[in-house]
Amino acid sequence: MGSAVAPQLTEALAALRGLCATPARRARVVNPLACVVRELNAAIDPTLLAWRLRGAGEPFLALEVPDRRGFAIAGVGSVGRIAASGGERFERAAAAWRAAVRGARIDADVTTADAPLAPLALGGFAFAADGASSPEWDDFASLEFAFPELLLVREGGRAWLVVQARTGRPRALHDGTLERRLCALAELLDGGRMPSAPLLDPSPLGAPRITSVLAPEHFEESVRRATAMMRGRGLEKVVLARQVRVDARQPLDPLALHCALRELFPSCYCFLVARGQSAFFGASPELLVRREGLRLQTVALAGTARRSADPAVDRHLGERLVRDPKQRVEHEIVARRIAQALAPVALWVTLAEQPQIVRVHNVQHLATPIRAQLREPLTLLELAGHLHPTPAVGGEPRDRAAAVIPALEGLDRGWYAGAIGMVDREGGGELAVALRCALVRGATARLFAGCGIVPASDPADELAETEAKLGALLPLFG
Ligand SMILES: C=C(O[C@H]1C=CC=C(C(=O)O)[C@@H]1O)C(=O)O
Repeated sequence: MGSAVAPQLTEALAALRGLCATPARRARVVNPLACVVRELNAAIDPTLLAWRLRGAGEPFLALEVPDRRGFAIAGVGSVGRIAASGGERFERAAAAWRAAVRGARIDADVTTADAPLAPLALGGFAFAADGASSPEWDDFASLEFAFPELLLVREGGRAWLVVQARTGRPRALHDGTLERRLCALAELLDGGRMPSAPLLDPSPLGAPRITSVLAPEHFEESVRRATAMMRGRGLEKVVLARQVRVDARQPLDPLALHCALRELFPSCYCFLVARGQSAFFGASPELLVRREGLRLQTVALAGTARRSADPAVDRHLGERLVRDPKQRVEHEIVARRIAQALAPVALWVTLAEQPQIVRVHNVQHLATPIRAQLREPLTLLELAGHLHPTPAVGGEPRDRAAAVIPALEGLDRGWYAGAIGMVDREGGGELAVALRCALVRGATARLFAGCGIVPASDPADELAETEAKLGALLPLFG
C-alpha cells in the first residue's frame, strides 16, 4: 500500500494482528473478538465504499440515520454471527451477543465520545418469530446480526474504519483476505477513485411488469373481515399489508435503487441489506428503538395522509390528519402500547402530549416521540423483544393480532415490518422498523406496504393508503 491512507490501514492491520496474537488473559473466553478503530481523514460515503469491498454473496448491511449529523454505517463480511428464531429469539440473541463480546480486545486510537463503540454488530430480524417460510426469503434468517470484518462509519463530518477479527488464527488475517480488502480501500480513498452512486438505468429494455400479488379486492375483503372480527373478538387494531411484485426486463441493481431512494428520503432510515443473491432495501420513517446508556428513544408512528405538491393543500391534509378521529384512535393505540411495554423496564416514560406531523416525500404521518430512562442497560435486542411488534406493524392486543394477520393477509412478510440496525459494544445502538421496502433478487422486486385497520376503517381508503405508501418505491422501477 503506497499512499497517504495506506500506511494508516497497514498500521490498523498490524494492530489487529497484534491483538489476535496476544495470549488470552481469561482462559474461559475462547477466541474473543478483536477490534481496531481508526479515524480516517477523509470524507466518505460508507455505503458506496463498503459495497465496492463486498465479495460475491458476502453479508452486507448499510444504514443511514436521519437525525444524527449525517450518521451512516456500512459493514461487509462476517467474523461472527448471532442468529435466533422462535418465541424467545430476542432473549436468546441477547445471550449470544453477550457471549460474543465477552473479553473483546479493542484498540481504538480515538478518545472522543463519537468514536464507534466496537465490537459492532449489524443485522435485523423478520416480523414473525419463526421468520419467513417462502423461498424468496431463504437468505434471511428469523433474526441475524453479524460482526462485519470491516465497517465504515461517518458522523458529523468525521469518518472511521473498524476492522474486526476473531482471535486465535483468523483465516482472513493469514490468507491475505483482509489485507486485500484494505488495499482496495486505500486505492479508493487515495487514488481519487471514491465510488459514485450508480444511476438507475435511464433506458431499460422495456417497462417492468407490475402486479399486486393478491388482487386489490382481496385486500379490501381482508379489511372487511378484520373489522368484523373487531366486533366479536376483542381486537382493537390489526395492521394488514400487501405485496406488489415488479418483474423487470433485466437484473435490478440494488445499490442503484438504494441510492435513488435515499436521495428522495433524506429524513428516513435508509437501509440496504444483502445476503447471498438477495438484497432488501428501504427508507423507513420509523425508529423502533435507540438506546444510549440508560436513555431510550422511540416513536409511535401511525396515521397517514397523502401529500400534495400545493403547500396549502399539503398543510390542509396534515391538519385534517391531526383532527381525524379514526386516525387518532389508530395512533393512540400505538402510543399507549409502547408506553405500557416500556413501563416495567423504565424509571419513567414520557410521551409528547400531542402527535406531530412527520412529512416524507410521498406521505405524512402522525408521530409521537417517546423517551424513557431505563432501570438497567438492557441490550437493544432485549428492548426489541419488549417492543416488537408495536401496533404500528402488528396490532392490539399483540398476540391476538399476530394470530390473525397471516391468514388475513395471505403473504409472507419476511423482514418487512421487522427491524434493521446495529448493536454496539455496550448493547446500545438503534433499530429502525423495516418499512417502505423491497426485497430484490435478479430481475424481481417485491414491495411491501401495510396500514392499520381499526373498526372505523373503510376498505377502499385503506387500499388507497397502501398505494400511497407503495408510491415511495414504485417510481424507482420506471
Ligand atoms: C405498516 C406501515 O406503516 C406503518 C407506519 C406508519 C403509518 C402507518 C399507518 O398509518 O397505518 C403504519 O402503522 C407500512 O408502511 O407498511
